[in-house]
Amino acid sequence: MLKVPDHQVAGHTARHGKLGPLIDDSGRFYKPLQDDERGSKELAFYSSFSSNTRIPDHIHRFFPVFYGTQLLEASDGSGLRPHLVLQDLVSDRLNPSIIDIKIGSRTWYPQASEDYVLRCMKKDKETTSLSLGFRISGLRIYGNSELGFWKPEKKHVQEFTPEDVRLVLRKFVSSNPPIDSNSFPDCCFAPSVYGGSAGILAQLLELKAWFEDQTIYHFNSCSVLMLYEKESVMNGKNSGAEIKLIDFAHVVEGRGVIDHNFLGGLCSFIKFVSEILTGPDEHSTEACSPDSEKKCISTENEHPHHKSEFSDNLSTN
Ligand SMILES: O=P(O)(O)O[C@@H]1[C@@H](OP(=O)(O)O)[C@H](OP(=O)(O)O)[C@H](O)[C@H](OP(=O)(O)O)[C@H]1OP(=O)(O)O
Ligand SMILES: Nc1ncnc2c1ncn2[C@@H]1O[C@H](COP(=O)(O)OP(=O)(O)O)[C@@H](O)[C@H]1O
Repeated sequence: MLKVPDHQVAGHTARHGKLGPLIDDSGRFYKPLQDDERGSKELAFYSSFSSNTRIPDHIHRFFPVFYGTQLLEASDGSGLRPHLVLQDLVSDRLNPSIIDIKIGSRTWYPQASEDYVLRCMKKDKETTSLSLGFRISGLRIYGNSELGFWKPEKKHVQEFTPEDVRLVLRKFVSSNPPIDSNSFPDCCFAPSVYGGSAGILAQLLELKAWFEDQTIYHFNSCSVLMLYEKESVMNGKNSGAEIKLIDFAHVVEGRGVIDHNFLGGLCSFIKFVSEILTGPDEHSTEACSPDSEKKCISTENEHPHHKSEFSDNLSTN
């Protein structure tokens, strides 16, 4: 049975009779091929990438597994349409917190249409893309079982300033309620999510090392999807922290040239994550003992005014 993924945080959605991705119970994510060249470009990328022997194995793991294409009833009711069949990156997660980070100070590229370039330039200027080299495209951060997720509206996300971005990246790994503007995010979970030999920072650095070298593709307008499970960390289990690259509708050939745009944005994002791990005002050990982590989370329930700003999987985007 195909359904709309309630874990989706950005991009085109299949709600309200629109064309968007679908999932099933077998762990597959079906992304419809758009009519214009975006669909064919993304398919060409996945076909090329999955069979390219020049891509090291340890780099393949940063991409969703590609299972080919399948004709499916499109979510907008327009009938049968080819869909990319991809690994659903969150199918084995219970309540994952997710952020979609679009990398690059420019999302346009010389080969694109004039209209597309103009639209991209406007968005890049109005968001943090130009100033930081990346922007947050969408997110959902888990509060607790009662509050569900904090999932700010698309419009709000598009208005994020660099300071908002810094704050959201802290909230992502904090035990206090993500919506609470009075308490500074404690970053309790930063060491186990961002840090460590297998954490987000280590993964980003591994990806960066490949981008310092690879000249096969230019990843225009691609995103890093960053996810982990807060409940697992709280229960002393592995955080399941992971980064994956997604959205390849605008990938072009690198033709022997380093992808400076992606690399620059990635470095900037890495700096933000590193600063949370090493910043002087971060997680004090006392505030982040296992007991206080649980206490922080449960006190969310004592503030009913927070509740309305949470959405338990309800997407209005
Ligand atoms: O239509 P919109 O305004 O939602 O724009 C989409 C973008 O949403 P945004 O406004 O940047 O958050 C959307 O960005 P996200 O994936 O949401 O980051 C894409 O850029 C999409 O274009 P394409 O499919 O990559 O060519 C964009 O779609 P198109 O407008 O290019 O169809
Ligand atoms: N393979 C996947 N598994 C799980 N979620 C995905 C996957 N690919 C994309 N998503 C979700 O869908 C959103 C939009 O994906 P994207 O490929 O950027 O679509 P669009 O081309 O419409 O922008 C992402 O922000 C993410 O939440």
